[in-house]
Amino acid sequence: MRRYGKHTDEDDVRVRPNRKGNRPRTNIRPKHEDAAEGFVLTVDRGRLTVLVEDRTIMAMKARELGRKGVVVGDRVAVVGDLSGAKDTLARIVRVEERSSVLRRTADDDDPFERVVVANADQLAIVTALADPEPRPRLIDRCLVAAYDAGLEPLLVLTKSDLAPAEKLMESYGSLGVPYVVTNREELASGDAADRVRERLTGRLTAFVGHSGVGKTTLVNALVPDRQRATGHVNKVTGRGRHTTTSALALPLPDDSGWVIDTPGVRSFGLHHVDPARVIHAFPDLEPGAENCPRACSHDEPDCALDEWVADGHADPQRLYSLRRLLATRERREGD
Ligand SMILES: Nc1nc2c(ncn2[C@@H]2O[C@H](COP(=O)(O)OP(=O)(O)OP(=O)(O)O)[C@@H](O)[C@H]2O)c(=O)[nH]1
Ligand SMILES: [Zn+2]
Repeated sequence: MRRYGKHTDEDDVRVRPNRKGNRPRTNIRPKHEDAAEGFVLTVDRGRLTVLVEDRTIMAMKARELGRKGVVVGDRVAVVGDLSGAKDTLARIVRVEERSSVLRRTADDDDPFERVVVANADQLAIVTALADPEPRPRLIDRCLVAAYDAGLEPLLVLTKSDLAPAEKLMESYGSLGVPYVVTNREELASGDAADRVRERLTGRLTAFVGHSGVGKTTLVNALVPDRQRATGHVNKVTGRGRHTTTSALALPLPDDSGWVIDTPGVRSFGLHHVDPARVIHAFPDLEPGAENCPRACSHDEPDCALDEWVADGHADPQRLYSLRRLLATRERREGD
């Protein structure tokens, strides 16, 4: 897994050698050695629902965390009342290092980055084949976000009873993105869920999709316990129906992985995306970029990739696909 040092918002803690004996100079608080491990299931206006062993508890950030964000998927250390009893509130004193960070910018013109999900390994991009019509640019933008974050993308194409998948998949062939196709009949029989679940085993998968594509229907099929799982969260948060303003982590049956349902996305702001991280998902092209000018956009006259491909080192179609993806960083009307 790559680490994106300069992009993480992890506090950079360095332990300085201490010349004068054993007492550390800093006034760092005791390390909360008694803290329990927790996993953040959802966040609602500063209140976090955290799984500790098999209990769901409410917690808030300890003041010592400062402005550091805590998001769904985070592994945290919690102290205080961990009983999960009504009206109790534990404190999150530490956020463990993240293996990945899925971000979005609220808008391309708004450079403020929001972390959507921590520690995911896969991004399931749910798209209907019809009703609503697929939006290839939105798919491409989600792919860029996945590659930038170091997540493996998975295309989930729903409603194949309404339109075939072949035409849409033509433009993804050279990207080699894995995909699953589902339809109404297979949803009813359970085959759709089985097929998608095969791709989720042992992983933490964030699901994104435009409203109406069938994401909720699919997640409900994947997590038959959803009612119970969300009901449990509701009981703890004291709210009625779970409002999908935050992502929500749901366990797959038999501890076989996690699904993170996210609120319907209309777009994925890509202001934060670094072409150098995206090209990492193209190992066949990456060595060709070594001779690029500094901070090459890979879509400029001096880009070394043209020569690399012309010399037969890689398939021109791959370079075309990379450039198509990178171009989606520029927002167009309708995105
Ligand atoms: N024909 C067809 N309809 C489907 C399929 N999957 C879901 N639907 C329908 O599509 C509609 C939207 O499904 P939802 O699961 O609510 O979609 P969503 O993506 O969660 O949308 P939001 O809840 O708005 O975020 C519903 O009427 C579903 O019954 C499918 O495979 N085929
Ligand atoms: Zn270049």
